[in-house]
Amino acid sequence: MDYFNYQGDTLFAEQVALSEIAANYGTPTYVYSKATIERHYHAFADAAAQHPHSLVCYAVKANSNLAVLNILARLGSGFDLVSAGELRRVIAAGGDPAKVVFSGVGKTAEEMHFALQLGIKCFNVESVSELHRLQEVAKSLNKKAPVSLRVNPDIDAKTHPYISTGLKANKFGIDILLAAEIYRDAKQLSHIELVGVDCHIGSQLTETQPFLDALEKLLALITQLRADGIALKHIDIGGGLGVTYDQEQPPQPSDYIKKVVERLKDYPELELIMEPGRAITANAGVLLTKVEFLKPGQEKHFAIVDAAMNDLIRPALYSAWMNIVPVVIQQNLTPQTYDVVGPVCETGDFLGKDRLLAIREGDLLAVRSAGAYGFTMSSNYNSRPRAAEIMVDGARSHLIRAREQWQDLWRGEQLLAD
Ligand SMILES: Cc1ncc(COP(=O)(O)O)c(C=O)c1O
Ligand SMILES: N[C@@H](CCCC[NH3+])C(=O)O
Repeated sequence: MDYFNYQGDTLFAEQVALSEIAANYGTPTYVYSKATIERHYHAFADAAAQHPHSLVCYAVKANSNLAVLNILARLGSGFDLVSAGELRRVIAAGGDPAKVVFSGVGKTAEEMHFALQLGIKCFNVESVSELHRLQEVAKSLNKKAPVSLRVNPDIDAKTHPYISTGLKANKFGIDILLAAEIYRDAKQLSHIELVGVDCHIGSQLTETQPFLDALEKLLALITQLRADGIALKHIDIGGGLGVTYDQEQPPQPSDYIKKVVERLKDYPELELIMEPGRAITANAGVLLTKVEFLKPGQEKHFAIVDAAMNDLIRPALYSAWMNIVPVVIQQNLTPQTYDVVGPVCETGDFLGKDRLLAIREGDLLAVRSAGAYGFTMSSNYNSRPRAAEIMVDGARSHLIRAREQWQDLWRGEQLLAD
């Protein structure tokens, strides 16, 4: 079931017409569906609940708007994060630090200090140097830091090379072949408590097998560690489940998690942690944009819209294909093929290429599946204020982030004194 549906000729988010949102809040604007976020969270959490202990830790980087985090926190979600900024967002949104896992290859001492004081669930440690820094910070606070090593299982996630993270050639995690020895050394550290093991092999995976292969490697490590007297409490399988942008047919979250739970039957004492990001928010959002100009050309026709690569960088960065649909279907227009491009001064500033659309200047378009890695990756390039964000809940729409004002563009900047 899709909460973004046409009613008559008009595209709705739940029970609100996107044309009404554009009229009320302007464009470009991100629009999210609360019911979709909730449904996707439940798909993971309910399937995982078949295991004795489990926790969904939503990956904050996918969409970190406070309202999004608050919806998830109310459902009982934990959070996977990669910076003190994300941790502060989680706290501001009412999230529970005891359900936070902290990933990332470059945690600063200040970030460790802040997270330790808050009492987070664990640090997903990605290198030996990080482990030693954490030991020092924990010692200075007279606390024990809960640690899960993020291992790199050297598995091909079969996704875009820029978003593959579990290969030896990637910067992430600790080589799984070295992990047992590092756990043994870590056990000697006075202010480290070994609580788990973690991996995250990439994003937008459309097959279950690489996840299951990684799971096997993690379980083998857990067994080996047990023999060494190190009993871990949890296994964190990361995020990475793909969504449908075009023709992809990724596994349903419930089917994927069911397989994991099945495999963990012999490990009832292990808590199962998941870190889904995209699978929860991508298809819960669209980017609403207006056609400014139609520009015919010899080789190409361009639809120049008011959203650009600074608002949604995925097409420019990964050549990602995202569906672009009219908000109001124009029955009487002949469709034409357009490159849908923004006003930014870069050739790479496109949202979609060669799209068959029946549109006029002034019409609205919706870029689908933009709820994850959309707003969070946006910037002010070309001094463009960042878009507004709206949450639809049934028949109501709520402004959850105001469009940036002109002054926001130079906040914190100073002229030189004479
Ligand atoms: C450590 C970690 N966990 C979870 C995620 C979430 O990934 P996804 O949005 O693909 O589920 C990411 C991003 O890829 C990540 O780096
Ligand atoms: N930002 C990427 C995914 C990377 C995930 C971060 N580890 C995307 O839009 O597809």
